[in-house]
Amino acid sequence: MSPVLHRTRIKICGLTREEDVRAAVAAGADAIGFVFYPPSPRYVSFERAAELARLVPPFVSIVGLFVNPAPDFVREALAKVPLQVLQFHGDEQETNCVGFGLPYIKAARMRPGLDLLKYAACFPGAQGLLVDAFVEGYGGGGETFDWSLIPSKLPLPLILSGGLNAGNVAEAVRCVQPWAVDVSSGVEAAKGIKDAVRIIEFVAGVQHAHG
Ligand SMILES: O=C(O)c1ccccc1N[C@@H]1O[C@H](COP(=O)(O)O)[C@@H](O)[C@H]1O
Repeated sequence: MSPVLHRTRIKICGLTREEDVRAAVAAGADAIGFVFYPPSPRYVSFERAAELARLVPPFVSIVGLFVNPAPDFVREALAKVPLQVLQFHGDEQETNCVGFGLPYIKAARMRPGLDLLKYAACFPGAQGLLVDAFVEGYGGGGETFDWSLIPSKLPLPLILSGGLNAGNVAEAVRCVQPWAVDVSSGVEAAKGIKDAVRIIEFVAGVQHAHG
Protein backbone atom coordinates (compact mmCIF):
# COMPACT_ATOMS: atom_id res chain seq x y z
CA MET A 1 0.00 0.00 0.00
CA SER A 2 1.56 3.33 -1.03
CA PRO A 3 1.39 6.43 1.17
CA VAL A 4 -1.51 8.86 0.67
CA LEU A 5 -0.02 11.75 -1.27
CA HIS A 6 -2.74 14.37 -1.04
CA ARG A 7 -4.92 15.61 1.79
CA THR A 8 -8.15 13.64 1.54
CA ARG A 9 -11.07 16.03 1.31
CA ILE A 10 -14.06 15.46 3.57
CA LYS A 11 -17.73 15.99 2.83
CA ILE A 12 -20.32 15.67 5.59
CA CYS A 13 -23.74 15.10 4.06
CA GLY A 14 -27.33 15.33 5.19
CA LEU A 15 -27.15 18.29 7.54
CA THR A 16 -30.47 19.51 8.90
CA ARG A 17 -29.58 21.50 12.04
CA GLU A 18 -27.55 24.64 12.82
CA GLU A 19 -25.44 22.89 15.46
CA ASP A 20 -24.53 20.16 12.97
CA VAL A 21 -23.38 22.68 10.36
CA ARG A 22 -21.27 24.42 13.01
CA ALA A 23 -19.82 21.09 14.18
CA ALA A 24 -18.91 20.00 10.64
CA VAL A 25 -17.25 23.32 9.84
CA ALA A 26 -15.39 23.44 13.16
CA ALA A 27 -14.12 19.88 12.71
CA GLY A 28 -12.62 20.77 9.33
CA ALA A 29 -15.09 19.55 6.72
CA ASP A 30 -14.23 20.72 3.20
CA ALA A 31 -17.83 20.40 2.04
CA ILE A 32 -21.26 19.99 3.52
CA GLY A 33 -24.27 18.51 1.77
CA PHE A 34 -27.96 19.29 1.82
CA VAL A 35 -30.31 16.51 0.73
CA PHE A 36 -33.05 17.73 -1.62
CA TYR A 37 -34.66 14.31 -1.97
CA PRO A 38 -38.03 14.47 -0.21
CA PRO A 39 -38.25 10.78 0.81
CA SER A 40 -34.95 11.01 2.72
CA PRO A 41 -35.03 11.46 6.51
CA ARG A 42 -32.33 14.09 5.88
CA TYR A 43 -34.42 16.11 3.44
CA VAL A 44 -34.36 19.88 3.91
CA SER A 45 -36.47 22.43 2.08
CA PHE A 46 -34.67 25.06 0.00
CA GLU A 47 -35.66 27.68 2.56
CA ARG A 48 -34.17 25.66 5.42
CA ALA A 49 -31.01 24.98 3.42
CA ALA A 50 -30.67 28.70 2.71
CA GLU A 51 -30.85 29.43 6.46
CA LEU A 52 -28.25 26.76 7.22
CA ALA A 53 -26.02 27.98 4.39
CA ARG A 54 -25.63 31.33 6.15
CA LEU A 55 -23.54 29.51 8.78
CA VAL A 56 -21.04 28.24 6.22
CA PRO A 57 -17.85 30.32 5.94
CA PRO A 58 -15.83 30.88 2.76
CA PHE A 59 -13.81 27.95 1.45
CA VAL A 60 -16.26 25.33 2.69
CA SER A 61 -18.27 24.12 -0.31
CA ILE A 62 -22.03 23.73 -0.20
CA VAL A 63 -23.26 20.70 -2.13
CA GLY A 64 -26.89 20.10 -3.15
CA LEU A 65 -27.84 16.43 -3.40
CA PHE A 66 -30.57 15.44 -5.86
CA VAL A 67 -32.12 12.14 -6.92
CA ASN A 68 -33.68 12.10 -10.41
CA PRO A 69 -34.80 15.73 -10.11
CA ALA A 70 -36.89 17.63 -12.63
CA PRO A 71 -34.75 20.44 -14.13
CA ASP A 72 -37.02 23.10 -12.64
CA PHE A 73 -36.49 21.62 -9.18
CA VAL A 74 -32.72 22.07 -9.56
CA ARG A 75 -33.20 25.57 -10.94
CA GLU A 76 -35.37 26.49 -7.96
CA ALA A 77 -32.68 25.17 -5.60
CA LEU A 78 -30.08 27.29 -7.36
CA ALA A 79 -32.27 30.38 -7.11
CA LYS A 80 -32.77 29.91 -3.36
CA VAL A 81 -29.63 28.27 -1.99
CA PRO A 82 -25.99 29.33 -2.58
CA LEU A 83 -24.89 25.93 -3.87
CA GLN A 84 -21.41 25.46 -5.28
CA VAL A 85 -21.60 21.84 -6.41
CA LEU A 86 -24.48 19.58 -7.51
CA GLN A 87 -24.52 15.91 -6.52
CA PHE A 88 -26.71 13.62 -8.62
CA HIS A 89 -27.36 10.39 -6.74
CA GLY A 90 -30.03 8.69 -8.83
CA ASP A 91 -30.36 7.23 -12.30
CA GLU A 92 -29.57 10.47 -14.13
CA GLN A 93 -27.84 10.61 -17.49
CA GLU A 94 -25.20 13.22 -18.34
CA THR A 95 -27.86 15.35 -20.06
CA ASN A 96 -29.78 15.61 -16.77
CA CYS A 97 -26.70 16.81 -14.90
CA VAL A 98 -25.36 19.57 -17.16
CA GLY A 99 -26.64 23.00 -18.10
CA PHE A 100 -27.13 24.36 -14.58
CA GLY A 101 -23.95 26.44 -14.59
CA LEU A 102 -22.39 24.55 -11.68
CA PRO A 103 -19.92 21.69 -11.45
CA TYR A 104 -21.48 18.35 -10.65
CA ILE A 105 -20.46 15.05 -9.13
CA LYS A 106 -22.20 11.82 -10.14
CA ALA A 107 -22.90 8.94 -7.80
CA ALA A 108 -22.41 5.34 -8.87
CA ARG A 109 -24.14 2.78 -6.68
CA MET A 110 -22.00 -0.35 -6.65
CA ARG A 111 -23.72 -3.57 -7.63
CA PRO A 112 -22.56 -6.76 -9.33
CA GLY A 113 -21.71 -6.19 -12.95
CA LEU A 114 -21.32 -2.42 -12.76
CA ASP A 115 -18.23 -1.43 -14.73
CA LEU A 116 -17.08 1.81 -13.14
CA LEU A 117 -14.81 2.70 -16.05
CA LYS A 118 -17.71 2.46 -18.50
CA TYR A 119 -19.99 4.28 -16.07
CA ALA A 120 -17.53 7.15 -15.62
CA ALA A 121 -17.17 7.46 -19.40
CA CYS A 122 -20.92 8.27 -19.57
CA PHE A 123 -20.32 11.42 -17.50
CA PRO A 124 -17.54 13.35 -19.27
CA GLY A 125 -18.79 16.63 -17.77
CA ALA A 126 -18.58 15.43 -14.17
CA GLN A 127 -16.10 16.93 -11.74
CA GLY A 128 -15.94 13.74 -9.70
CA LEU A 129 -17.31 10.22 -9.38
CA LEU A 130 -18.88 9.40 -6.02
CA VAL A 131 -18.93 5.65 -5.42
CA ASP A 132 -21.49 4.45 -2.90
CA ALA A 133 -23.01 1.14 -1.83
CA PHE A 134 -26.19 0.06 -3.61
CA VAL A 135 -28.99 0.48 -1.06
CA GLU A 136 -32.74 0.87 -1.05
CA GLY A 137 -33.72 4.53 -1.10
CA TYR A 138 -30.75 5.52 -3.29
CA GLY A 139 -28.30 6.41 -0.51
CA GLY A 140 -27.57 7.27 3.07
CA GLY A 141 -27.93 3.62 4.04
CA GLY A 142 -24.76 3.29 6.10
CA GLU A 143 -23.63 0.22 4.17
CA THR A 144 -20.16 -0.45 2.86
CA PHE A 145 -19.23 -2.33 -0.28
CA ASP A 146 -16.20 -4.22 -1.51
CA TRP A 147 -13.67 -1.45 -2.11
CA SER A 148 -11.52 -3.79 -4.22
CA LEU A 149 -14.16 -3.43 -6.99
CA ILE A 150 -12.96 0.14 -7.59
CA PRO A 151 -10.45 0.28 -10.45
CA SER A 152 -7.15 1.85 -9.46
CA LYS A 153 -7.19 4.35 -12.32
CA LEU A 154 -10.48 6.17 -12.79
CA PRO A 155 -10.76 9.08 -15.23
CA LEU A 156 -12.40 11.29 -12.56
CA PRO A 157 -11.50 12.25 -9.00
CA LEU A 158 -12.99 9.56 -6.74
CA ILE A 159 -15.22 10.39 -3.81
CA LEU A 160 -15.64 7.31 -1.63
CA SER A 161 -18.84 6.89 0.37
CA GLY A 162 -21.07 4.19 1.77
CA GLY A 163 -20.97 3.14 5.40
CA LEU A 164 -17.89 5.12 6.32
CA ASN A 165 -17.36 5.96 9.98
CA ALA A 166 -14.57 6.82 12.40
CA GLY A 167 -13.73 3.14 12.76
CA ASN A 168 -13.16 2.32 9.09
CA VAL A 169 -12.34 5.57 7.32
CA ALA A 170 -8.56 5.43 7.89
CA GLU A 171 -8.41 1.95 6.38
CA ALA A 172 -10.65 3.08 3.50
CA VAL A 173 -8.41 6.04 2.73
CA ARG A 174 -5.27 3.90 2.81
CA CYS A 175 -6.83 1.15 0.64
CA VAL A 176 -8.67 3.22 -1.93
CA GLN A 177 -6.75 6.53 -1.85
CA PRO A 178 -9.81 8.54 -2.88
CA TRP A 179 -9.70 12.25 -3.59
CA ALA A 180 -12.40 12.69 -0.95
CA VAL A 181 -14.66 10.81 1.42
CA ASP A 182 -18.34 11.45 2.00
CA VAL A 183 -20.26 10.43 5.12
CA SER A 184 -23.77 10.68 6.43
CA SER A 185 -24.99 7.83 8.68
CA GLY A 186 -21.57 7.22 10.24
CA VAL A 187 -21.55 10.58 12.02
CA GLU A 188 -25.17 10.48 13.19
CA ALA A 189 -26.87 9.90 16.53
CA ALA A 190 -30.12 9.28 14.63
CA LYS A 191 -31.16 9.73 10.99
CA GLY A 192 -30.71 13.40 10.12
CA ILE A 193 -29.25 14.23 13.54
CA LYS A 194 -25.49 14.52 13.46
CA ASP A 195 -23.25 13.90 16.49
CA ALA A 196 -20.42 16.41 17.01
CA VAL A 197 -18.13 13.86 18.65
CA ARG A 198 -18.59 11.38 15.80
CA ILE A 199 -17.83 14.15 13.30
CA ILE A 200 -14.61 15.04 15.14
CA GLU A 201 -13.60 11.36 15.35
CA PHE A 202 -14.36 10.87 11.65
CA VAL A 203 -12.15 13.80 10.64
CA ALA A 204 -9.42 12.49 12.97
CA GLY A 205 -9.75 9.09 11.30
CA VAL A 206 -9.09 10.62 7.89
CA GLN A 207 -6.09 12.52 9.27
CA HIS A 208 -4.82 9.33 10.94
CA ALA A 209 -4.71 7.62 7.53
CA HIS A 210 -2.09 10.13 6.47
CA GLY A 211 0.20 8.93 9.27
O1 LIG B 1 -28.36 10.85 2.92
C1 LIG B 1 -29.39 10.50 2.35
O2 LIG B 1 -30.47 10.39 2.97
C2 LIG B 1 -29.36 10.17 0.90
C3 LIG B 1 -30.56 9.96 0.24
C4 LIG B 1 -30.58 9.66 -1.11
C5 LIG B 1 -29.40 9.58 -1.81
C6 LIG B 1 -28.18 9.77 -1.16
C7 LIG B 1 -28.15 10.07 0.19
N1 LIG B 1 -26.95 10.28 0.86
C8 LIG B 1 -25.67 9.94 0.32
O3 LIG B 1 -25.44 8.54 0.50
C9 LIG B 1 -24.06 8.30 0.61
C10 LIG B 1 -23.76 7.28 1.69
O4 LIG B 1 -24.25 7.65 2.92
P1 LIG B 1 -23.89 6.85 4.26
O5 LIG B 1 -22.64 7.48 4.82
O6 LIG B 1 -23.70 5.41 3.91
O7 LIG B 1 -25.05 7.06 5.15
C11 LIG B 1 -23.40 9.65 0.82
O8 LIG B 1 -22.75 9.97 -0.39
C12 LIG B 1 -24.53 10.62 1.03
O9 LIG B 1 -24.20 11.83 0.39
